[in-house]
Formats: sequence, structure tokens, C-alpha cells
Amino acid sequence: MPVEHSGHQGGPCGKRVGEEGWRLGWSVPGMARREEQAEGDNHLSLAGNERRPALVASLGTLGLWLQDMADSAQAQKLVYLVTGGCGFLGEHVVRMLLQQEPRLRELRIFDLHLGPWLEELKTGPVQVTAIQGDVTQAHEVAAAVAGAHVVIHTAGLVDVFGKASPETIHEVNVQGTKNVIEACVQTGTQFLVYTSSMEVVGPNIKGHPFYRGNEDTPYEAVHRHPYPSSKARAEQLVLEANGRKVRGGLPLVTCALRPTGIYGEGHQIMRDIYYQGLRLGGRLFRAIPASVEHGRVYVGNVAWMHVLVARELQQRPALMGGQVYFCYDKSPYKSYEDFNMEFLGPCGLRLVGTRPLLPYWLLMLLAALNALLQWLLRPLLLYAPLLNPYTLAMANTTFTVSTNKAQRHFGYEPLFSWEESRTRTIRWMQAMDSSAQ
Ligand SMILES: NC(=O)C1=CN([C@@H]2O[C@H](COP(=O)(O)OP(=O)(O)OC[C@H]3O[C@@H](n4cnc5c(N)ncnc54)[C@H](O)[C@@H]3O)[C@@H](O)[C@H]2O)C=CC1
Ligand SMILES: C[C@@H](CO)CCC[C@@H](C)[C@H]1CC[C@H]2[C@@H]3[C@H](O)CC4=CC(=O)CC[C@]4(C)[C@H]3CC[C@]12C
Repeated sequence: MPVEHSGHQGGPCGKRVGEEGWRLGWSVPGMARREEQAEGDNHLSLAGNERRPALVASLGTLGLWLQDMADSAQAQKLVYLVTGGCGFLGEHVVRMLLQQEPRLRELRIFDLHLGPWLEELKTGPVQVTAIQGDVTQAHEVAAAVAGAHVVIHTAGLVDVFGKASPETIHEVNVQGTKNVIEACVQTGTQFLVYTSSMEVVGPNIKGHPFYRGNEDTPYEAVHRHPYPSSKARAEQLVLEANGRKVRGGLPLVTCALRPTGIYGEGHQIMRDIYYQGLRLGGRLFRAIPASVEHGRVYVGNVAWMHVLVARELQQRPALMGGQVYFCYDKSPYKSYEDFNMEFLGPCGLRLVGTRPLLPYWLLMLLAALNALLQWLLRPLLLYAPLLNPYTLAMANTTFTVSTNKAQRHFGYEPLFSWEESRTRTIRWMQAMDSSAQ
């Protein structure tokens, strides 16, 4: 089905929460842990003083408090930079860092477009610095990187719909990444985490399935599309840069994370498919066989992996430097469409058909027609439907991962269970729906 990007429409979701709900209410399981634990510690120390005179108790508490202050002043010393920090994944990484990285002193957020939600972060204990900038501009990147201990480079042009030219995709994804690496080397930043993609592996142009593979599974990675080609080249540059001497003589330590298809609060494509379903009277039509598995991972877990990798890279540079890790969690293996229905279903949408309603050759024809229309209309307008030969091939080729490398190397366990990831995504969709009405 030609699925077009859509504008807002009201829908049948039941629960009503304001769109800002998921932003302002953002927290992760166990997040209260640090605060609770701190409170618990205080209770313990007070309990110990219970039978002593009040003055001694107060002095004891004051002493502990001063000690705490001294500890945290010492601990809060790191400066992190997140490029693309206002994107779908970037925002989750930023919020996760603020909640889960106690050693943070300053968090720099570098993006072409800064979000208004950054303002709310500026009132917290960590200095949040918003930098409007372009990764293709080496001097802007170098200025942002200077003095940072860790760079998490998530900025990228994610375009598989033909909205941007191949040259622009290359410029942002490859030249932008080169600029980040050079900035680290020149300014003396030692740790670089790169957000790569499953697409650097596949599916390849031959449509070979990658079934529950891991980082060592042999696979013929051949790309022609500008997005995967650019991500693959950028990843290679990042990995090759591992061990280069940065200013001051220390070695650069790099690694790459490869998310499969990310889903969760803020996912633009899910939003588009939802509105498409509403336009079609609450129905979507199955185009892909249910047996084709497509790997998906919850955005909160991808963000958590970034935070953990950034932290552990500093502790285990020899083990983790130059490594790649797939991003994974407990999300079930399903086809792209069946997986989306986990969220769209509770919002009132229905997937029609247990088998594809159209034969594959007809879908291919429609996809090719869309590509032709895009080309013909380009001088007049941007026609960028979800269905094109590349996205059809992506959705129609099995690509799933099954690995525990992140667990073995840096103790990663998903922070969000599948149930929680699903609930959060549904809540966000419901909030989106209510704000559209
Ligand atoms: N969405 C997905 O399913 C997956 C995404 N990824 C990767 O994750 C990263 C983040 O992707 P998303 O959050 O989905 O995309 P997004 O488009 O929501 O975020 C990308 C961010 O980068 C910024 N950006 C783009 N060009 C820039 C430039 N020239 N200078 C500075 N900032 C720039 C954008 O303004 C945006 O805020 C990308 O590197 C992407 O390749 C990897 C696997 C799957
Ligand atoms: C054929 C249509 C019938 O319903 C459905 C079309 C779905 C496509 C738009 C998506 C199918 C697979 C997606 C990609 C995949 O999850 C991996 C990705 C990794 C990235 O690094 C960026 C995003 C994406 C390319 C993702 C984009 C959307 C799909 C092609």
C-alpha cells in the first residue's frame, strides 16, 4: 500500500493524556532508586543516633551531609556531549544520562534543531548546555567537543524515503562523523560512542535473511542505498579511529552501537502509520507475510545501552575499544506490521488479512511507481511515501538479532521489560491522539 506521511487527525484511542505527559513524566524503572537509597541511608544514620542527645545527632547528620556534598562535588566532574540530542533517540539518551549518570557535571546537547523541551532540563543540578550547530561544519563540532570527556554521536540523517539527496546523506553521516572524530583527536577527548545501525550489516541488496544473528555471524553486507552505505562507512571510520592518539597523548577509545528498528515514544514512522490507518477508516492492510521477522528494540533500552557503554568504555577500554554491539532487548520477534499492531491495536486500528492482500510482484510495481512519481514530481514537490523499492525490501527481508555480547562485555541488561516498553509506547500514542483532537 502506498503509505504517505500524514498530518494530524483525531483517532479512536481510549486513554487521554496530554502530549507533554510523556515528556514531563519521563522516568525509568528503578529511577527513584538513587533518591530512595539516599533517603534510606539518611534514615539509617539517624536511627543510629536515636538514643544520643539531639545535638550529637544533628552534628552527625551535618557531618554526613557535608561528606555527601564533598563526595558529590568530587564525583560530578564529567562533561558529556550528545550530538543529535534533540532527535528521537537523542532525547532519550539525554534524559537517561541526566537520570543515570551521577558523575555528570555538564551535558552538552548539539543539534541542528534545538527542542523547546531543553529549557525544562536547565533547572536541574547538572549544567545543560544547548548548542545549535551542524555536524558538517568542522569548526562548530570542534568548539562543542572541546573540553568534553565523552562524545555520544547520534546525529545523523535518517532517510530511506528519498527526501534528501545521496550527497547530503553522505555529508551529514560520513563527513559529520569524520568531523566528530577529528574534533576528539584535536581537542583531547578520549571516549567516543557512535550510534550505528543494523543497516550496516543488512538486509543486503540480495535480500539474504539474517535470522537471529549476532555480531560474529557471517553475512554478505552489500549496500547500494545511500543511508546504509553512509552508516557503514561512518562506522568503519569510528572503529578505525580507535587507538589514535588524541591531544595530550592518550589513545582514543571508540565503539559503535547498532540498533535494529527502534520504536517508542517519539517515533515518527509509527506516528505516520497510525495516521495512515485513521485515514483508511481504522484499518491497515497486510502487505508482508507474518513469517518475515524484523528486529525491533525499545528506545529507552537503546538509550540505556548508550549510557552504559559510555560509562564502561572508560573502565574497560582494552575490551570494548573498537567493538560493535547490536542493541537488543526482550521485544518479541515479529513481522514489521505485526509488531506495530502491538501498539496500533490498542489504539483502535485493525490489520486486515492473515496473508498479504496483494501479491509481492504488485507491491513491487507500486513501490517502483512511487519511485518514478517521486522522480517526476521532484521539480514541483517532495513526494516521499513510506513504500518504495528499498523500504519494501527492508520490510520483506528477515533481519533479527540474538546476542549477549553487550551483557558479556559491559553487563547490559534491558532496563525496560517488553511489557513496560509496550505500555509506554501505547501511552504515548494515546497522548498523541488526544492532543490531536
Ligand atoms: N530510528 C531508527 O530506527 C534507527 C536509528 N539509528 C540511528 O540513530 C541515530 C538517531 O536516529 P533517530 O533518532 O531515529 O533520528 P532523528 O532524525 O530523530 O534524530 C537525528 C537528530 O540528528 C540531528 N541532525 C541531523 N543532521 C544534523 C546535522 N547536520 N548537524 C547536527 N545535527 C543533525 C537532527 O536534527 C535530529 O535531531 C541516527 O544516527 C540513526 O542513523 C540506528 C538504527 C535504527
Ligand atoms: C511495506 C510497508 C507495508 O506496511 C511498510 C514499510 C515499512 C518501512 C517504512 C520500514 C520497514 C523497516 C524499517 C527500517 C528498519 O527498521 C531499520 C532502520 C534502521 C535505521 O537505521 C533507520 C530506520 C530504518 C531504515 C527503518 C526505516 C523504516 C522501514 C524501512
